[in-house]
Amino acid sequence: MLEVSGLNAFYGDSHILHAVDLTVGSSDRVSILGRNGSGKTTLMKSILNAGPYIHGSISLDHRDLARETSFQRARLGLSLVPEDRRIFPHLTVTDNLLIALAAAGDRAGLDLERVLDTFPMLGPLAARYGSQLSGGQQQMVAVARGVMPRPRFLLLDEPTEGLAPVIVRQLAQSVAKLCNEFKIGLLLSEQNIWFARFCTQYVHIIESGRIVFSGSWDEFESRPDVKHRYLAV
Ligand SMILES: Nc1ncnc2c1ncn2[C@@H]1O[C@H](COP(=O)(O)OP(=O)(O)OP(=O)(O)O)[C@@H](O)[C@H]1O
Repeated sequence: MLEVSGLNAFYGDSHILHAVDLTVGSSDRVSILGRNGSGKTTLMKSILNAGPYIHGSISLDHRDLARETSFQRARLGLSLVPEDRRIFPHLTVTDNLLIALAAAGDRAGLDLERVLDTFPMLGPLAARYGSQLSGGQQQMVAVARGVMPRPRFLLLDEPTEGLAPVIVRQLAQSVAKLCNEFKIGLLLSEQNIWFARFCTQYVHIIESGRIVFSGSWDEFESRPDVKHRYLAV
């Protein structure tokens, strides 16, 4: 279980997250929806100890992560796919994926062929360099790389940003399949409601660094006022 409790996050004097509580059970799939600047990326980075200064607690299976570096958190089973993808441009697609096995530590990672099978677009690109990929192809590589160490929890930060609708659909199928097949818990930050609904069971809305709604997708659908107020749709 991934548990965030009373999380406050800061960049210098700027107080960005305010008393955020959030739980993702093992194999659960949870979305964080919110407008630009609402704090989604800050939350993801806080969980990986990758930037913001924080107060509050973050634990994995009741183990407090306060003293763990980003690398140690990755070894313990947290995998962040950042918004800006960070594909290695001078490595091939295959090597971009294999290098992520280093994050698995003593755990067994996933088999390269099985991951490539889950992203049909990537097979034919396996020998191509990161610098030669389109934005959609890069995003597929970033997500595939994120699952290679077989994390306990995959954290996807706005994976659909800038992608064509056909790529968004393919990505949704791959993410849902991987999480189901390998029992990977998912924390997804998104603005694309269709994608979030396809991939997750539960949704939180974040606004100005505060969680303002939490519920199932049915509960979300029954609250058009919430959708209108916080997501402007
Ligand atoms: N490195 C930083 N230093 C100072 N302020 C920052 C920094 N990064 C983000 N912020 C501020 O923190 C707030 C939350 O930003 P964050 O990137 O977490 O939001 P977001 O919901 O992920 O937005 P987006 O959908 O645009 O990516 C914003 O007001 C942003 O300007």
